[in-house]
Amino acid sequence: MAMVEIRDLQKVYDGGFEALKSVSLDIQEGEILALLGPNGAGKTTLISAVCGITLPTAGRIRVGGHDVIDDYRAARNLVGLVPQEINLEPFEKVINTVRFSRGLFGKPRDDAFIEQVLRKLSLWDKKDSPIRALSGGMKRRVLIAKALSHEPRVLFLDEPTAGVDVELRRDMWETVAELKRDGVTIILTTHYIEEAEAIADRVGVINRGQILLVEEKSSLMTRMGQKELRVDLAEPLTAVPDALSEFDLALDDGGQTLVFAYDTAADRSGIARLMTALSGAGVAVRDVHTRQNSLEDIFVGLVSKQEDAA
Ligand SMILES: Nc1ncnc2c1ncn2[C@@H]1O[C@H](COP(=O)(O)OP(=O)(O)OP(=O)(O)O)[C@@H](O)[C@H]1O
Repeated sequence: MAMVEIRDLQKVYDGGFEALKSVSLDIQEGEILALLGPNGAGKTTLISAVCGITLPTAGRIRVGGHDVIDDYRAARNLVGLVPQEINLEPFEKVINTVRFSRGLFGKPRDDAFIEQVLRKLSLWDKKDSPIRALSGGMKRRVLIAKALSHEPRVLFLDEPTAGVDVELRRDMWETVAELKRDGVTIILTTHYIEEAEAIADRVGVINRGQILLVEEKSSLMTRMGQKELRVDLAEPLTAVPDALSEFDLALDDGGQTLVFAYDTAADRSGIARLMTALSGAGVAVRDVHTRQNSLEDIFVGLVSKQEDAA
């Protein structure tokens, strides 16, 4: 059973805006899923629906097998949410803020657990500081501590590193990796492709309220490992010559360019053999250049394809 099950989720806001269009997604226990999407894609709406903050227009969501509407309390108890906005009480001490969050979930006071959470987030020596005395990065950590205070099994992080400096971003990634080691299921939204590359097990791309792709990061990385050699021809071709059929070739630019896809991880790319074969087949070459696919290309390509179709 998936830890989070989202089926045909639709959200139409008052005023008629359709922020989610039939989203279905399964999130497995213990995985880190990064949801990548531009501004306004529907990421926060999706998270809010799972956390029971936004009421879906249609569809069904289960967390740990509990329906988020019919069985709200059981589902909500399993979920921790780190919101995008910093919404902390400035004069409250760090430790009280975190204790209070635990209490809101009806959990008995457990100072040993709160200490463990604060230590994990390097907040223990700040436990008696008022929130307003903390740096922005530390405040974000307090948001995570609050979200973890009631021992959730699933943690949603809504753009955890927006506006955070590079060093702190790396710290945050390490924290997320540690939570995963503790068995917490993590869903984070981000604009940063490098963030998805750094920590996710799976990457989902969302745009205009639709999931365009969900794929293991490792298979995306394999695709990213694909490079293209583009061979500009002296004379255009109408078809790839039979003599070159052993190569993975396609024609582009109206037959003016031969595109050869090869794997950067392979021992031999086949480029030298291709060049020999081209000359053997009497195909004259004007220029060659290479192009690397990145996660960014895949992302931009998917999003722009959808924009074109709209
Ligand atoms: N309460 C609301 N009423 C009407 N429209 C809303 C409401 N909340 C969000 N929207 C719209 O729904 C769309 C999706 O918003 P959402 O906040 O889910 O996107 P997002 O992917 O989280 O974006 P960002 O990366 O900018 O946070 C946006 O066009 C937004 O303007």
